[in-house]
Amino acid sequence: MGETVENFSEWYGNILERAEIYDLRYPIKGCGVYLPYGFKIRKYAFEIIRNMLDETGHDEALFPMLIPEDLLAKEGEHIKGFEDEVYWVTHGGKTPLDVKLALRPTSETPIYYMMKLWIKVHTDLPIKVYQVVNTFRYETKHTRPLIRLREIMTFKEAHTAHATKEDAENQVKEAINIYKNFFDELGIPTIISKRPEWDKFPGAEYTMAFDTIFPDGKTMQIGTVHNLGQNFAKTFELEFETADGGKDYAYQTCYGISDRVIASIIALHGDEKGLILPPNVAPIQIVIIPLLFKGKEEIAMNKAEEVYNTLKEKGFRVKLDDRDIRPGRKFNDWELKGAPIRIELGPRDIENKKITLFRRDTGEKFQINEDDLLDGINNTMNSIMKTIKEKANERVNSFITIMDNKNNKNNNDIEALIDNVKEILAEKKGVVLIPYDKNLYNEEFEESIEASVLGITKCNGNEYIAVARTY
Ligand SMILES: Nc1ncnc2c1ncn2[C@@H]1O[C@H](COS(=O)(=O)NC(=O)[C@@H](N)CS)[C@@H](O)[C@H]1O
Repeated sequence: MGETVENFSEWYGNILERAEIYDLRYPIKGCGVYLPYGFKIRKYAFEIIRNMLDETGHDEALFPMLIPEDLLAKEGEHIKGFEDEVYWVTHGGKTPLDVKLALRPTSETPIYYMMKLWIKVHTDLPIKVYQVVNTFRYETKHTRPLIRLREIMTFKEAHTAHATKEDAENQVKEAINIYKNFFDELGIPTIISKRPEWDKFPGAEYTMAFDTIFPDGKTMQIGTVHNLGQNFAKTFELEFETADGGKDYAYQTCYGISDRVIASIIALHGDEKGLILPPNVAPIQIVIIPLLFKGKEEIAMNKAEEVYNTLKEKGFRVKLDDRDIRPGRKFNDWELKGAPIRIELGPRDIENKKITLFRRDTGEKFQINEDDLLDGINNTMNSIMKTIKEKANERVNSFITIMDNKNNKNNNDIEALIDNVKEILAEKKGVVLIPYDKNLYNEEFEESIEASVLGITKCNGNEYIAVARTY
């Protein structure tokens, strides 16, 4: 796959179309269409996060998309952060609306307005709700399919309210764990950092961010966890009676992911032939291709149907590709679409009670005994997931440069450090970890390196300032 910027973004745009994932020809910039194959990848990926949230005491709910202007503007920091990105609805038909309505850029304000009606006493807490909806942000930077959208079509936002500061802190830890497990399930390596004061979520006390590194060496923010403190609770008067009969404002958190999760699966695991999908999100996990030799078509088709039924019965997402085209065409199609396993069935194999498997991730082709079909498939699936993770970790780690304390003397000679960092970001790209030094942790330094300060990250027990070129 293209390792440099132009090949990567060309490869990425190309694959969305060729693998029939997404059609960006919709007549509004920053808006696009999930095609059925892409929609299934999205469905399976977000089933994983839904299950993780449901199993940790979250409840899925659904809030209106329209937000009255005065409600959106209630929390000063929040509206300041979003005022340039909000889409407004001003008319109902021909009738001008007396109150402008915002298309939700995110849902703190509608949700916390409702929480005020739900929270009276400490036993009403914690509340842990989430929704998977479309949100709207008038992005002025370069829009990109599934990466920087104006209609964010898969915005999973969780919002929580707690009786104590400690409970909210623990919720941030739980959310970070959930995202770690989620991205691990998808084989997406991430760097977790605490965003700098000047780049936190509008209205939050602090923001913890998950970044991954794309094949072009640029980082992509693919998830964020915000500790909102009592900022919104005070603005929305989320006041409750405490256990000891006093009064306090709720302590809140919120955490979000979006379509960038889908973009990351595509970008991190693909190769020049196309997608390489982790089995847990692959729309088709196993494709069966009967090799039809003259006069022996019957044998291959019958065995193919038998194998298909066995696998279907076991709950695999399996397809029998009986199209009347050359096997080689079928091989290419399914390698492009990233089906993890291909089964080839020819008369000779059938006679010898053998089955030929092909792994999309490594390109290995090997035979198993027909009687070992299910074990063979399960073992291969597990091995594929392991290999996909290892390869993605290798790729991402190759983009990380840790400047050791030797460079620390450079920290004092800031000019030399800046030149060093700029050179690494230009040549090797990726993320540079600079031993934490409070003199560097500011916007001037960020400007001088002509890149972004992702934040403070921990590595081998030390604190580093992580810097990178970002999407
Ligand atoms: N324009 C966009 N297109 C696609 N994904 C986006 C866009 N803007 C943000 N995201 C993704 O959405 C995640 C959450 O957005 S956010 O602004 O950081 N956080 C919130 O909105 C909070 N309410 C958490 S729910 C980000 O981490 C990023 O991965």
